Amino acid sequence: MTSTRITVKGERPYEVVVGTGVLAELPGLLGDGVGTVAVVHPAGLPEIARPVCGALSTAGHTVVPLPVPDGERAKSVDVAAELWSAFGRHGITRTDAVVGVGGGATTDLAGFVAATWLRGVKVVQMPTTLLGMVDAAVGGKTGINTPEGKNLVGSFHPPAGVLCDLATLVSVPREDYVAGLAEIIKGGFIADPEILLLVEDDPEGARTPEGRHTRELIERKVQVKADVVGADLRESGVREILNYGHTLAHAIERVEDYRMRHGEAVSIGMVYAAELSRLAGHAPAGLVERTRSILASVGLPTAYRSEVWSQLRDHMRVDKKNRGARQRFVILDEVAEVTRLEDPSEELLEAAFREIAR
Ligand SMILES: NC(=O)c1ccc[n+]([C@@H]2O[C@H](COP(=O)([O-])OP(=O)(O)OC[C@H]3O[C@@H](n4cnc5c(N)ncnc54)[C@H](O)[C@@H]3O)[C@@H](O)[C@H]2O)c1
Ligand SMILES: O=C(O)C(=O)C[C@@H](O)[C@H](O)[C@H](O)COP(=O)(O)O
Ligand SMILES: [Zn+2]
Repeated sequence: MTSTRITVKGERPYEVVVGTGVLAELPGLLGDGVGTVAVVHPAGLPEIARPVCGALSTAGHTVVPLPVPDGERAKSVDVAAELWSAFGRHGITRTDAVVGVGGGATTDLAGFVAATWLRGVKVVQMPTTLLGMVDAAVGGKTGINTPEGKNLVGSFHPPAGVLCDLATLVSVPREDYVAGLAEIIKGGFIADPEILLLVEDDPEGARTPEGRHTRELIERKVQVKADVVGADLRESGVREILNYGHTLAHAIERVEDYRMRHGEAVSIGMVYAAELSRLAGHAPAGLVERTRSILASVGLPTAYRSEVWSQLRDHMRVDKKNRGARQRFVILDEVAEVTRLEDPSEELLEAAFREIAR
């Protein structure tokens, strides 16, 4: 099947290329005039980085492979500092580039060091997980965690291109693959109802790279993200809708010390946001039911430990959507009808949590 190209508009438009066996597209996405390429990849996945380094070498680039810790452990200031040192040692200049190869954690880190080195060098993202392809690697939000919370340090730094080679998905562990479905389903609730219908039509298939609707699901979610970030890169308005479910999700990840997958936390966070939407008088009960049932149908969690509410509440206070002491939530009136809940009462926030607590 041929590759699909989805354009992300904005100051510097770029393409997200989706297809199988599309590595040959990498030099084209990097563009002319690039010398050395630093390839940031998880240390545990050399087999994924090797062909990328080979393709870059063949295209005439000097290649610097830079292995980083696996998954979320890569998103720390210590790892970022190690990469800055490596960039210095290898003499990375503004005519050089970074390629991030791996899951969303790796592309978040690679994007962040590219954004900050010399105040910004070119980055091409090569996501190798479902979540990376449909969300993390698209849109230019880069970042690392601090002890105080998730993604608290970062920058908006759009990539020069995103290459999604669907062949890489076959080795992704099933739990990590399914976690990516949470962000696809999020795209259905905030913008594209067809996504929900496709998952509901074949939930078992949605759990695998070989599913009947897999490619359409990926392309539809990339399109949702491209439309939103093309209109509002810096999250001054509409981009906030991509944060649906994330206020509680990030607090859960912090409480779990990042041992729960991001997509799993987003799944629970979406049920919470749906309950909040209902209890605030916005969404009908049917929307909450549909949220629970579609997430459960693909094997995602929909409830969370009841005893940690006060810890979660503390972490929710550092959410980026807050304005001073005013907490703000992305909620729904209906599928694809997104609004905001400003400064909800403590009682309302806790009542919604009781609905998802186990
Ligand atoms: N920047 C954004 O807009 C944005 C959007 C959504 C999520 N995120 C971030 O993305 C991260 C989650 O991404 P994720 O779900 O990809 O998790 P991840 O990066 O931790 O990857 C999950 C696991 O899969 C492994 N892996 C990656 N590719 C593989 C492959 N092809 N075969 C086998 N194993 C492979 C990884 O090494 C890791 O162990 C979180 O840090 C989240 O905050 C960022
Ligand atoms: O791209 C965005 O904007 C998003 O909010 C997408 C989210 O899925 C993603 O997890 C993002 O990293 C969260 O951003 P944050 O600013 O809340 O840290
Ligand atoms: Zn997310």
